[in-house]
Amino acid sequence: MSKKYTIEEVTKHQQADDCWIIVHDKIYDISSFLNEHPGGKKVLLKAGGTDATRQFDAFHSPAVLQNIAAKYLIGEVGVENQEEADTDDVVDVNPLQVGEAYGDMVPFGDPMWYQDWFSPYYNDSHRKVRQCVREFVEREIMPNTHEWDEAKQLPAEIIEKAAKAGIFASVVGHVDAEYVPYELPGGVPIADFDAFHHIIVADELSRCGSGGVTWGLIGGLGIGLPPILHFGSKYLKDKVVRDCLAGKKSICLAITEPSGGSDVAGLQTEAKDMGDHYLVNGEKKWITNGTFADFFTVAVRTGEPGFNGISFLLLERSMPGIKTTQMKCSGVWPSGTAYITLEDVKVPKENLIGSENKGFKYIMHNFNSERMGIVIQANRFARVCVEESLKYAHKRKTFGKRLIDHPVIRNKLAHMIRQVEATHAWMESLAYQTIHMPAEIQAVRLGGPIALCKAQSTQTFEYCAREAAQIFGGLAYSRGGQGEKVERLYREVRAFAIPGGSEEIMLDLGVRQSVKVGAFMGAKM
Ligand code: HEM
Repeated sequence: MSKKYTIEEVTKHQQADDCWIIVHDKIYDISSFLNEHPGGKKVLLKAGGTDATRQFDAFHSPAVLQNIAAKYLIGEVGVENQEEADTDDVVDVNPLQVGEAYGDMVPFGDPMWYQDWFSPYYNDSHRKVRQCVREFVEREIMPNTHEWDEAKQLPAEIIEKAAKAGIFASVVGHVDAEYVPYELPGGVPIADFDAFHHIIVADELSRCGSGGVTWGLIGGLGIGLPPILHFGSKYLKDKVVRDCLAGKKSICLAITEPSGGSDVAGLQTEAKDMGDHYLVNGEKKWITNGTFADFFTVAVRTGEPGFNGISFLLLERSMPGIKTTQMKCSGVWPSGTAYITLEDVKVPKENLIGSENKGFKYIMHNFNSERMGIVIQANRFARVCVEESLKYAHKRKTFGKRLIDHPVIRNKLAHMIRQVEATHAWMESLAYQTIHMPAEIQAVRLGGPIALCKAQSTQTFEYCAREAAQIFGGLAYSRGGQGEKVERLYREVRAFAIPGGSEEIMLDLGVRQSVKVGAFMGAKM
């Protein structure tokens, strides 16, 4: 138990060589920090000996308490040896509460089912996963996100920790139990892990407000491993799956090329059949995790031009002729976005994933889950913008009123909220279909709506990042500090709106595909 001091005791420490402050009932001896304080020495001295919670909250993000102030913590406000009040018999009944509430209850800061609303989609096993991943993110990721983003890379330990927390095995779809190295979050058996557990993991991870961190952890894995899981030989699975899920190796998906992104059928990287091996030549661009990946799931041309001449090969970093260079992008910095050159890379025939010239089918198979992953992340990022804005609007005052008391700010928040909640509800409905609809017709029936929902989520994200940046003003124009998440997310919008099918392609495909399905179902149009 930490040492307790009365408020009177604290007031005695307000000199430059002996300066204490109270923040949220904790007492900090900041004498040795005065000269280092980025906000200046004088403001601290002025607050010396007092409860500075209000001023502290006005100028800092909560991470400052955890990351910097913790070193100066000496105790808490209270009276030594006083018995703790016995609160057991005080039953705090909130007459508005209808169900279990989870999280800090900032309105719309979490999905409605967290905030005690009823939902048909979730049960106790989902709640366990939520608790596990939330604790992991708050303990291991949140305090470091800004530092990792600035460093443009993740430390090796977090990869290992995420794997041990079962996060990697929970974001790649179905995996045979023999390849799963660690228990899944919440101890949920692999056979019971459904689309809603998956949503929770990706959504909770995204609370860190950094696409660079989520992609640095699961960006390559979530799209690079599934082609092997679904179509790879036992040889390839044995080589790759367990090590990637254990965080010992990493994998990425390399489809996009300098000359074309969403136009997959036009890809040019060539794999020439040399009898016992393929000879691969070409370039890949904007490859998430490509900078540090050990394995590359690469789309190559093995046959005729167009859709029917594409195959997937597994390339390994140890193969001569592979060069990766980290690209300078506007966002998602720690995710190691790479430009990759493949020059006369000899790839053994057993590294062919599935069958020759069936690659386009495999790419399509991947797309729906990749797009759902983007929807989950983009919408949580939009929600982070809502949450941050709501919190900030309660502390920042302009023209004598808090931002939240200005109708123009409430109007901004309202438009952000309605889009986030609509997107979330659509995303959940789509996830429910993936559980119940026969797998073989999902690509056709869900392809259109998922494409539209992807565009919906990234436009929501873009809208919310913009509005949050306006609410935060100058704080969202500088990196770090209170506007840290908003500034970063604003830079990261394009990383979600362009890959996995650009908004333009998604909107067009969504309508075309849905019209085709409608016609097939006998729609009278
Ligand atoms: C343990 C106590 C404190 C610590 C560890 C601390 C740390 C920091 C840090 C790291 C920054 C840079 C901005 C950021 O990262 O958020 C900062 C800025 C600042 N701090 Fe503190 N601080 C403390 C207490 C206070 C108090 C009590 C006040 C006011 C009475 C204050 C006023 C400011 C101001 C005005 C800025 C500049 C904000 C800006 O750039 O917009 N700080 N502080």
